[in-house]
Amino acid sequence: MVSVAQALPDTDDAPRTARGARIDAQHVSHGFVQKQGALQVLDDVSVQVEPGEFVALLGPSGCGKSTLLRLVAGLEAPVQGRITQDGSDIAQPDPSRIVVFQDPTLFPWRTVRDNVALGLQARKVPRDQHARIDEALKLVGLTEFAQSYPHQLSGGMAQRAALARALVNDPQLLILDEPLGKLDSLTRLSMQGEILKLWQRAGFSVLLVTHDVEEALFLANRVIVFSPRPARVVAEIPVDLPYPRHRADPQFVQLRQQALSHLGLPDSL
Ligand SMILES: Nc1ncnc2c1ncn2[C@@H]1O[C@H](COP(=O)(O)OP(=O)(O)OP(=O)(O)O)[C@@H](O)[C@H]1O
Repeated sequence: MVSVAQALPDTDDAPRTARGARIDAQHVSHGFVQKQGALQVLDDVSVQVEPGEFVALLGPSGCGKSTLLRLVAGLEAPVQGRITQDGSDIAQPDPSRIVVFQDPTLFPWRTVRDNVALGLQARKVPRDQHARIDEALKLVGLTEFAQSYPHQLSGGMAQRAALARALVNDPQLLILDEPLGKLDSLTRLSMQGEILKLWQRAGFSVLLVTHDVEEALFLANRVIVFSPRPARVVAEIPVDLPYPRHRADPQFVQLRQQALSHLGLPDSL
């Protein structure tokens, strides 16, 4: 397997903090009570993310991927099993774990800069530390749009603003729930490259949910494939390819076929 250290580029002289969280979900089962009755969503799921690792979750629609992300974020507690961050139980949301959703959910009446500042303001971080906002805006290439309003941004720019809002909190785990799902395919490809650079530069761990097999293989050190609901882990695919990856690389194509076959899909897709 390509280690995270090997994966990082030598060309970037920006300091790397390497403070990625270790996440350990052990034998997690979860479900909901709906009008129709009990709905089991996760069935004995064990997933680990090593410090600085990029892990992608793939699985059929509705199988329970976002539910697992919500549990890791601390938004809900699992019915059974245990989820820890660096050995401590995850009991509630924490700024060290930041979720970026499909919808950037920026406040329309606040400028990009003020949207990015939200987390720091909520945590009453002193103003003299707000230089981080400008750093985060620079990292996502939005410096020139700091004073713009969300309606003045393209979809990709809005999602970059949402990423900056996450980065300003200096997360140890970035939880990405289909963050590029609503973008057109060209913007999506370029944002994949940007996410890769941000991860390589910052050293946080990433847990990504995506429906896109190629996106998972382009970005992740390891891809975990879930069964249809209730989700069980059906495969763990180490992606031992150096970055940047090439979709036409025969090994990439082979991994793609492997992932599709675990999903029960034909490899002609
Ligand atoms: N709060 C909730 N209350 C009741 N049912 C829920 C709740 N959250 C999720 N579910 C149900 O749990 C199942 C799994 O949902 P989840 O969003 O985790 O799936 P997913 O794999 O992320 O789906 P998709 O890929 O389509 O986004 C679905 O059937 C959904 O209706």
